Amino acid sequence: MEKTTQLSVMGGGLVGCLLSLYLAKQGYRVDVYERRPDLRRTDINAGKSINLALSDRGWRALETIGIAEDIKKVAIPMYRRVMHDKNGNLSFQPYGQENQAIYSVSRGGLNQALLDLAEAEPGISLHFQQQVLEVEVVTNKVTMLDAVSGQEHQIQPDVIFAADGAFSMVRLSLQKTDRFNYEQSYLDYGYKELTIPPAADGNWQLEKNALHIWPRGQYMMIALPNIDGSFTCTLFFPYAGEPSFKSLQTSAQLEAFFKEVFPDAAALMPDLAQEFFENPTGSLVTVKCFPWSHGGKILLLGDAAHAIVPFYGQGMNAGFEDCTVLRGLLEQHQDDWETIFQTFQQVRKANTDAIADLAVYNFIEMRDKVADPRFLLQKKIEAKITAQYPDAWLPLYSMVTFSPDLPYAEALANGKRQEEIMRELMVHIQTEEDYNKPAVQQYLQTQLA
Ligand SMILES: Cc1cc2nc3c(=O)[nH]c(=O)nc-3n(C[C@H](O)[C@H](O)[C@H](O)COP(=O)(O)OP(=O)(O)OC[C@H]3O[C@@H](n4cnc5c(N)ncnc54)[C@H](O)[C@@H]3O)c2cc1C
Ligand SMILES: NC(=O)C1=CN([C@@H]2O[C@H](COP(=O)(O)OP(=O)(O)OC[C@H]3O[C@@H](n4cnc5c(N)ncnc54)[C@H](OP(=O)(O)O)[C@@H]3O)[C@@H](O)[C@H]2O)C=CC1
Ligand SMILES: Nc1ccccc1C(=O)C[C@H](N)C(=O)O
Repeated sequence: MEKTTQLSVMGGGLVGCLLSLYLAKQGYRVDVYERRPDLRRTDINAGKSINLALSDRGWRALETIGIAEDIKKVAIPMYRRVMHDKNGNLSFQPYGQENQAIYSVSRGGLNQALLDLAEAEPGISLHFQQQVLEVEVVTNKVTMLDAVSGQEHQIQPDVIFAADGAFSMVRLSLQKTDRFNYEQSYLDYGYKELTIPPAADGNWQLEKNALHIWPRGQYMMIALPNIDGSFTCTLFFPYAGEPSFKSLQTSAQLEAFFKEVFPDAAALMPDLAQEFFENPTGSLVTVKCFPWSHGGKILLLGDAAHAIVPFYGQGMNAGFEDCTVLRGLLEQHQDDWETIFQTFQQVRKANTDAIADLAVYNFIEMRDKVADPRFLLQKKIEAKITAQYPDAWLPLYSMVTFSPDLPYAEALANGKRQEEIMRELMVHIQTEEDYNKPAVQQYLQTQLA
């Protein structure tokens, strides 16, 4: 039965679209307001990040709206990290068990698929080029800017869902309310997207089914495959110092630098200088805030509630998981928005704080640790422990990435406990064979059996 409550979702990005589908399937009428033009009908980039790593939490959400199979057809499984050293030598680290992968998907493609589904849903109306300017939280009056006419107008939905991203305007309005906690922290690093085009025969110029990393201690470059045979590379680089975005000012400086530190990649980047100097430099921010709801009439979710740095490849996955949790609460509590929102934020906050912290940590792992042979040895030892004690040990990466039912906060807590055991164990281990040493086996037995 169609319900009369008027719901508005601010932001027609990844989370806003998915959420609107969940709401419509519960019988609500939903208006989605998106600041950008319809990306299916305009030649605009969906955003600065071209592709995204989709993993189990995200897949779970997509399965419930029946598009997981279609998306999988255009997603590229990445089974392992491939590390490139300064001489072009490669080393490898599998992400999980055989057949476990994270998937490279096009942000624009996924957003378009979700918009198509939303448009086909009778309960959903999509409004493009409508930008939220401000929300009057006492009355729920929203001031919108119509980008086509340049006119401001007001709407007054019963309930507002804010999925308007890391720089949410709805959140900005909530910041002015009493006892709203807010913190944001920027890294001293920015990111720049670059391209490795397909080979002349259309094929991928690096191993296709992998996420490539050029770890260089204080900075790094990564590359994820696209279905057209290209790779999107992202350079995570300091804003200032030596080397930095500031220190590389000319094409000659840039090319000399890339040839020295990323020689194998540089040889595959014909448009390096043009892209480097023309593409924007993105900033990297963590936003934590609370409460996420106001009077049972406004709810923040996705990046608007918890923007995290991209290094775990979990921001969208966490936003999709928000929708999964909210969907369960909608079924349980029907129109009782106050209860739904209170429960949602209580359940989610500790988990999104945990993935925010894990994401910052994963930068250090990716830019530095993966270049250390002892770190790679430790990962091999961990795989052996999992094989021997499958019920007592799962690597942290697998708990985050391949365990869609395990809350992030539990993954973090388990990971910390395992890290302590691992530290003690590695004192006795120099090679893979040392895993069978009696001291190692006895220690594991006391800790895990
Ligand atoms: C470089 C980079 C790489 C990333 N890689 C990954 C990855 O591999 N895996 C992963 O899971 N996550 C990744 N993320 C994170 C991911 O992009 C975000 O977590 C995800 O996009 C959040 O979705 P969202 O719908 O909440 O916000 P968004 O995708 O930002 O959508 C918000 C929407 O709201 C619209 N909007 C904004 N302001 C207004 C307004 N005032 N009025 C109306 N509409 C508005 C925007 O135009 C946009 O369409 C990455 C992020 C970055 C920056
Ligand atoms: N956690 C993080 O570090 C980051 C996360 N993201 C997330 O990635 C996704 C895609 O990003 P994308 O589509 O490229 O979005 P953009 O980075 O292009 O930004 C979208 C909106 O945020 C504004 N904005 C961008 N940077 C800043 C800033 N430093 N301070 C204040 N406002 C800013 C933009 O304003 P204007 O158009 O006027 O420039 C625009 O309104 C989104 O989910 C976003 O939430 C994006 C960047 C960083
Ligand atoms: N998508 C990303 C975007 C930026 C930085 C990292 C990622 C990752 O996915 C990293 C991957 N999870 C890893 O741990 O190797």
